Amino acid sequence: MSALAEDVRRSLSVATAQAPRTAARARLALLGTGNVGGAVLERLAGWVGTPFGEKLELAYVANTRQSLHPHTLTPTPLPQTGEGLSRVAPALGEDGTRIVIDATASAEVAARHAGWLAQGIHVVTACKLARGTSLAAWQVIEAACVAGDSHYGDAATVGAGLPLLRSIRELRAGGDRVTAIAGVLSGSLAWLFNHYDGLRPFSGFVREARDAGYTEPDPREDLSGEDVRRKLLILARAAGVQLEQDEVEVASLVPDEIAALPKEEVDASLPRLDPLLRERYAKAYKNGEKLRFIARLERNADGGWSARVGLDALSVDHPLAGGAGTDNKVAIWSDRYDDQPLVIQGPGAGAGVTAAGLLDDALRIARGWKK
Ligand SMILES: NC(=O)C1=CN([C@@H]2O[C@H](COP(=O)(O)OP(=O)(O)OC[C@H]3O[C@@H](n4cnc5c(N)ncnc54)[C@H](OP(=O)(O)O)[C@@H]3O)[C@@H](O)[C@H]2O)C=CC1
Ligand SMILES: N[C@@H](CC=O)C(=O)O
Repeated sequence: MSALAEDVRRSLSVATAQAPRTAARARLALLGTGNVGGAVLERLAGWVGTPFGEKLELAYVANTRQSLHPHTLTPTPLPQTGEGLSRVAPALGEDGTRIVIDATASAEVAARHAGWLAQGIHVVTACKLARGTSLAAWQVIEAACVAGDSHYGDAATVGAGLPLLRSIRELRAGGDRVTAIAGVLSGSLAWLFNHYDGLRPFSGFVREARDAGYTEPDPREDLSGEDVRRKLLILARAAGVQLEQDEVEVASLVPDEIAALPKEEVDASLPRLDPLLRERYAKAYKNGEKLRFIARLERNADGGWSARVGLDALSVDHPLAGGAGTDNKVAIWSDRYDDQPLVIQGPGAGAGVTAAGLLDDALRIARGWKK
């Protein structure tokens, strides 16, 4: 039996997987069986025989290599990704509540979101590449939701499911305008700067964060600030600020010569980051400061917006300097929170919390998208 079939079998009792389809259950297609997708399978397995399990039925699972229908547990090799993706909608059937869960970091999968939404298939995603890139791509998703009367579950795209997007949307629904957002939006960078001590090489900590599943599949996405740029764009757009990608100023930690390398050569190049980070750390340490990778969105006096992302040295008692592990810490200012901001803090990376965020959205759709 293939690794994918073993994953699914370990995660779901065969009896449940072979149970007959019922209209009461929302059908799921899970794309990606890595850190996050694997944790989705585990959480679903824990729900077998519970009211949560009654709401959802896994109809299709795929990674880049194979696809599998849990009803038969027969894996099919996928020679080409594009071909695999065209199997997703048919596998979900024609009616009832159908949901694609995107647990990949694939631009090719993200490019399919709008098409699924437009045909009435809901999408729940941890991948930021559809709503966190160009404004045009964000607008296409919005329009597709309207056209297909479908929902886009994006809780896991920012803060790994922390109630950030939800809080911003609820503030707006209550009549507030968001005036500023500032905080730590990267779980891996939070973990790195909570652990880096200026003594052991920074590159070793990057490898640890990657092996723990906190970084993107290519850790340059985190270290360059690109992943944080995407999260800030998603938050800003949810707040009603229609920013373009190049309106976010990003100060990357990745030197050009590492940015240009093919992915397979990145690991060996990581020690080249060490002297740069040691210098930043030593300077901050001397001033009694902590390094934190901060994203900021602010309304300017002229009514425009400024957005920037980068490494800051903060005084130890600065409100954004606190937190531990992968904690994200985000302050939101709005009409009602104009003096003291609303602050949301908690783990911002990790397979378990992200999978929970994805399945929260899937359950919400299965229940009719009620709050
Ligand atoms: N890790 C975390 O803490 C968090 C991650 N996220 C997001 O979750 C997503 C997944 O992250 P993670 O699980 O860590 O990444 P992994 O690299 O562990 O897993 C990615 C999975 O996606 C699969 N995949 C890639 N392309 C395709 C495709 N075209 N069709 C089907 N499957 C595909 C891969 O297949 P194969 O196994 O064949 O390579 C792999 O199984 C990313 O977008 C990330 O930003 C969001 C919040 C937190
Ligand atoms: N790589 C990301 C994972 C979640 O989006 C991060 O470090 O925050």
